[in-house]
Amino acid sequence: MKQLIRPKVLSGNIAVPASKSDAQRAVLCAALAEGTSRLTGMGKSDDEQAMLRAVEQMGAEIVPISDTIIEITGIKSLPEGLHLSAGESGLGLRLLTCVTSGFNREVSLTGRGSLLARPMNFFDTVLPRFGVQVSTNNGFLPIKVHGPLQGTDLQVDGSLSSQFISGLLMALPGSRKASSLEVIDMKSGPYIQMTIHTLSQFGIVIENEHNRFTIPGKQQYRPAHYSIESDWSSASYWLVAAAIGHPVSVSGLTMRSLQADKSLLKALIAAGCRIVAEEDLIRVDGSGLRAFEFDATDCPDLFPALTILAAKCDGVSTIRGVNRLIHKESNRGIALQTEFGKMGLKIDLNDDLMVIYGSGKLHGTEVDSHHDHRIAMSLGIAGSIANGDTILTNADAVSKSYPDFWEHFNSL
Ligand SMILES: O=C(O)C1=C[C@@H](OP(=O)(O)O)[C@@H](O)[C@H](O)C1
Ligand SMILES: C=C(OP(=O)(O)O)C(=O)O
Repeated sequence: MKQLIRPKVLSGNIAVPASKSDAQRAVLCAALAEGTSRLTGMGKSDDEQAMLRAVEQMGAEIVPISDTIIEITGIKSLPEGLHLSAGESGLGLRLLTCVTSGFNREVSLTGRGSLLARPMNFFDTVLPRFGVQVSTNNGFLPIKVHGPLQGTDLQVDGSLSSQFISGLLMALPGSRKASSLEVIDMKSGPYIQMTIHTLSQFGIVIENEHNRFTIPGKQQYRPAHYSIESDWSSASYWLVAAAIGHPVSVSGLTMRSLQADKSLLKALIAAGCRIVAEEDLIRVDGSGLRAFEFDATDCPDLFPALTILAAKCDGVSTIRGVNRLIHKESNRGIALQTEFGKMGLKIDLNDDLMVIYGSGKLHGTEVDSHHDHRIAMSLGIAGSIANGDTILTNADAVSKSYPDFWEHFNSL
C-alpha cells in the first residue's frame, strides 16, 4: 500500500491501541491457566492475532465477548504434531518456543516475513541445558523443540534480546524442579519486569535480585481478570508529533505502566519539552525544543519516534543503543538513516551511537517503510512537517502493532 502524506497540522486527540507486548503475555498466561480468564482492552494488531491463533491451536478456547474483551479457557493437554506460527512477532515466537518446550511433545515453530531472518541461536545453546531437544535452521526458523524442560540453575546471556528471558520465565515455573537464572549483560530490562508483573497476576511467583531470578517449580497458572494497558510505543509517535508543534493529545495511557517506552517522557524532557498530564490526557509543550542526548538501549522501539524529534531540534542530537536495532523487523538504524536521508536529514551511525544533525527542515519525497511498522509510522509524522508531499510505500506494515494508524492520522 502507498500512502500519500501531505504537510498538515495534526490536531485532536488520539486514544492509542492496546500494548501488543502486554496483550501477548496475557493471552499466553491465560492459555496456560486452569480455568477461564477474562482479558479486557485487547487490540487487533497482527502480533496479537498471531498469538491468539497459536494458543487456539495449542488447545485454548477463545470466546469473544466484545470487540475488546475475550475469555480464554486454558489448555488441558497439548495436542500432538503441533506446527505453530508466530506470524511476524519476535516476542510471540520466543515466548511460544519456551512455553511449548515445557511439554513432553514435539512442536515445530515458524513465522513469516522479517522473522525468518531474525536470530534464534539462543535456543540452540540454552534449551538443551534445560533438557530440551532442539533443532533450528542454523540459528534461524523453523525450530523444533521436544521437552519437557527441567528446572536447573543457569547463567544466560541477555544481550541479544530480553524476549528469550521472558520466555524462560514463563516456562520454568511449570517445571517440577526449581530454577535460578542469572542474566549477564541484560538488555531491555523493563520488558522482563513487565513479564514478571503479568505472571504475578496469573499467580506465578518469581523473585529477582540484581538480575538473578529465582523460580520455584511446580507452579500452576491461575485464571485472572486482566486489563491490558494502552501502548506507550504507539503513543510515542503522537507525543513526538505534539513535541514538534502539532496540537495533538493522547489518551488512555497509565503513568504507572512498567512499559519500557514510557521512557519517552524522559527523552522529551531532555529535549526541553514540558509534559502536561491531566486526568486521562497527555499533552506536550515543545516550545522550548533543543537538541538532546538520550540512551535508548533498554527502550529500543523508541528510536523511530526519537529520530523525528531530533530532526526537528536545531543542532546535533545523539541516541545511544543503535546496535540493538540490527535484528528488528528491519535493520532500523540503517532504515532510518536511509529513509530520513531521502528527506534531507543527515544521520551518522557511530558504533552504538546514532548522531542526528537536526535543522527543523525535511523535504517530501518517495520513501519506503522497509516493511517495518515503526519506520512507517515515523515517516508518516515526518511527512506532516515536510516541505512538499511524501509518498510512503509499504505503508500497510503498521498493522503489526497499530492497524488503525493511518485512519487515526487522517482523522487529525
Ligand atoms: O518483550 C517485549 O514485548 C519486547 C521486547 C523488546 O525486544 P528486545 O528485548 O529484543 O529489545 C522490544 O523491542 C519488542 O518490540 C517487544
Ligand atoms: C521489535 C518489535 O517486535 P517483535 O520483536 O516482538 O517482533 C517491535 O514491535 O518493534
